[in-house]
Amino acid sequence: MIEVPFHQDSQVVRGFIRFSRTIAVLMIAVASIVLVAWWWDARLPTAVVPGQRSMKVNAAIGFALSGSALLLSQGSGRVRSRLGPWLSLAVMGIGLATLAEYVWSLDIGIDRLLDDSFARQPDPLSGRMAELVATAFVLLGGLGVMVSTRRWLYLREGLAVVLLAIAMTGLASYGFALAGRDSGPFNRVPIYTTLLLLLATLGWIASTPTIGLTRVTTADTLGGAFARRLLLPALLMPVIVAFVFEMLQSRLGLSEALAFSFVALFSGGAVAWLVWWVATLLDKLERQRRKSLLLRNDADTDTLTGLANRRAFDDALANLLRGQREHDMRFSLLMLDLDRFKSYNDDFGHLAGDEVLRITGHLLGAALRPSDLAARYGGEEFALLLPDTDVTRAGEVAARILDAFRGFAWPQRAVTISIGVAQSAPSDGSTDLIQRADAMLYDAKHAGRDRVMVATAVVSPGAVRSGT
Ligand SMILES: Nc1nc2c(ncn2[C@@H]2O[C@H](COP(=O)(O)OP(=O)(O)OP(=O)(O)O)[C@@H](O)[C@H]2O)c(=O)[nH]1
Repeated sequence: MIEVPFHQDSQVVRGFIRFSRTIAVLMIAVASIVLVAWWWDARLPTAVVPGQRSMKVNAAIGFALSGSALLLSQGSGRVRSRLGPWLSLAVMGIGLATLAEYVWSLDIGIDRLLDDSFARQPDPLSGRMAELVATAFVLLGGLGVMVSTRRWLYLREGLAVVLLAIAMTGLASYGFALAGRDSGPFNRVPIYTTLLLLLATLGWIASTPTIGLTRVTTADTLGGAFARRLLLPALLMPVIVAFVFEMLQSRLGLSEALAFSFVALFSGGAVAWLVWWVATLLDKLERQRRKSLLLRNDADTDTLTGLANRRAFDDALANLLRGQREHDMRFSLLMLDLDRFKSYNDDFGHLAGDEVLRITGHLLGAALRPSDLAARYGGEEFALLLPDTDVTRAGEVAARILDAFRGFAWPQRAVTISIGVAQSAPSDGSTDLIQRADAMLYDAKHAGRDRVMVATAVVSPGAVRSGT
């Protein structure tokens, strides 16, 4: 079971792990085919991709070892975690030994790695890969050791980038090789070795999708969406551009200047296409964001009064209580209830009652600061949250609301409201505070309605009460 950290897209993370395993199996499979083919008949490996050089014996062994190490790095258990790094060290060893043969003209038997059957090969260097590939194997082995042991993150990312650069340059110069031209140090590197090197590097990078370079690529954020869409085309562009350039010259016989102009046009167009693609994606995501914002607003709003609904009130109260606990930020709660609303409904009808509720929404909204929250708590009961407000100030706000109700020209007959006020206390949970404000509201009703009752002390039972 893969543990997917917060903000990572679990499906993409699993996809990366699957990709990594597939690459490991592919490396082992290709390496095995090449080894069997070398053993069977020296001409076979060259026949796999006609016109191509063959993958060398030690390169095939290196890929088989690195692929096995990659598979082991994904599993758990002591043996697996111990064996993996050793296999990668062996990959490094093969690369280093080959380089040593080149540099010091040594013969440490790297050309005859398996047994004498390889001596039958017409290619005198059947076992020895090119210098560049040997260098790449040293890096690939190092990458494997660091990934398997979960060490030196930055160094291993650096190795991966160098490896990618080698493999991508190899692919880019394939166009030259195709045209039979000298492609520099890649002239002696078979295309499928380069391709496998690229995939092996990607496989190792993808094996730890939630850290390092790949973290952004697997994130469930906007950055993640961009990276997933744009990284591959951006990486492939130089390869394609080099390829197109070569094809234009060699196949269509265009002059270098003309081929260059076409390639410049082509790359400009490709960049423009990438920009357009990003813009389309941004546009789509922004539309979705606005839509979900609207839906969220709808979900938080009471349709009749336009005030916040009970759900939004509960969220806001929980936030304020957290602020109180963590930063000692006091706030006050007002519970309000229309007086004798049942008889208003009975006398003038439900629709007239609805109109009163709508007007109440306007009056409460007008009485508050932008940071305050007015909510319909249920039926004809309302709640106001006043952040950073002590009980004295909250009492003043409540008195202002009473005045606003008294002074309003109501359509049928005067409507009044009763209010209970309480201030938050450090030990409060949401029900404690609501109960204190409710108790004050109850007192206001019993004292004759159209008034405010304030809990002047914040300890609940036996609190000192005062009427306004
Ligand atoms: N028109 C209308 N009436 C509502 C709505 N929600 C609740 N009510 C009514 O509000 C009334 C509340 O009545 P009571 O709880 O008895 O309280 P009251 O008549 O206001 O009396 P006091 O609160 O003691 O002053 C009920 O008649 C409900 O039907 C609504 O959305 N629209």
